[in-house]
Amino acid sequence: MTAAPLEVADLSAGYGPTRVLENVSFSVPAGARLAVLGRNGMGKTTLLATIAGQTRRYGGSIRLGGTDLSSQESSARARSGLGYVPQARCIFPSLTVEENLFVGLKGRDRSAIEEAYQMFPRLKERRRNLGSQLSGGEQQMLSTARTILGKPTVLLLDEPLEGLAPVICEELMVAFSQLASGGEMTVVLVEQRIQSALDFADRAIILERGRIAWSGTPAELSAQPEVVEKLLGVGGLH
Ligand SMILES: Nc1ncnc2c1ncn2[C@@H]1O[C@H](COP(=O)(O)OP(=O)(O)OP(=O)(O)O)[C@@H](O)[C@H]1O
Repeated sequence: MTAAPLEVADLSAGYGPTRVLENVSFSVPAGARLAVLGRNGMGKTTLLATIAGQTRRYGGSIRLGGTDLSSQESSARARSGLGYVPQARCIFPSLTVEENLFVGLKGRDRSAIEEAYQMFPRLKERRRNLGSQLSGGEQQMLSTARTILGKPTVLLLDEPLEGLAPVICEELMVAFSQLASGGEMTVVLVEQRIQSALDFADRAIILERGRIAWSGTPAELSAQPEVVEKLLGVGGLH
């Protein structure tokens, strides 16, 4: 698989009658890494959920590798190459780690599970443990690994570091960088840990009440502390 570009144009979406996203447009070249930033409640999760086909879209389009996904069901989007790791870390608590990974194979040979273990050796150590017995970090690894086994060409990650210890965050960010550096995946990362997201990404957008209020490179954002303070509510980056 090679990474595919993601193009979002004039996207407006929400939940039932509640509009959250308004005319959001951006594109991510094949193999690039985009950080989506913003304070709580600004629409980051809604953006990823909309790309994945899990909200109500009012207008605009979503193209992956040139194919228009906008009217497809979420399962068809996944088959088209879209991988979505939601904030909720959806794993099956009563299945073992290995059984959870089988679910992600989607017809691939069982030997492909070794790819997941290479990426996250911790999962191999815990392969006979139930999902419910895993730590938050291990659940995140499992949730990510299961999605990766489907060989997505665009990967959406929603706050993967939430609630995790710094050492686990570092481990995850190294794994995400390895995934992105192979040129096999375009990655969109929503993250509250701004510095981790900027260290990872080559471009960033900031959402403010469902609209893109700023976009640029991590270096440009670091050089604009007034933007960081106004749109992200923090005193500066280091
Ligand atoms: N299922 C839903 N039904 C109605 N409104 C919702 C729903 N989910 C989110 N919202 C609203 O949509 C807006 C954007 O929420 P969203 O979760 O996308 O923001 P966010 O930037 O990801 O926030 P956070 O950083 O806290 O996760 C909020 O006002 C929220 O209350």
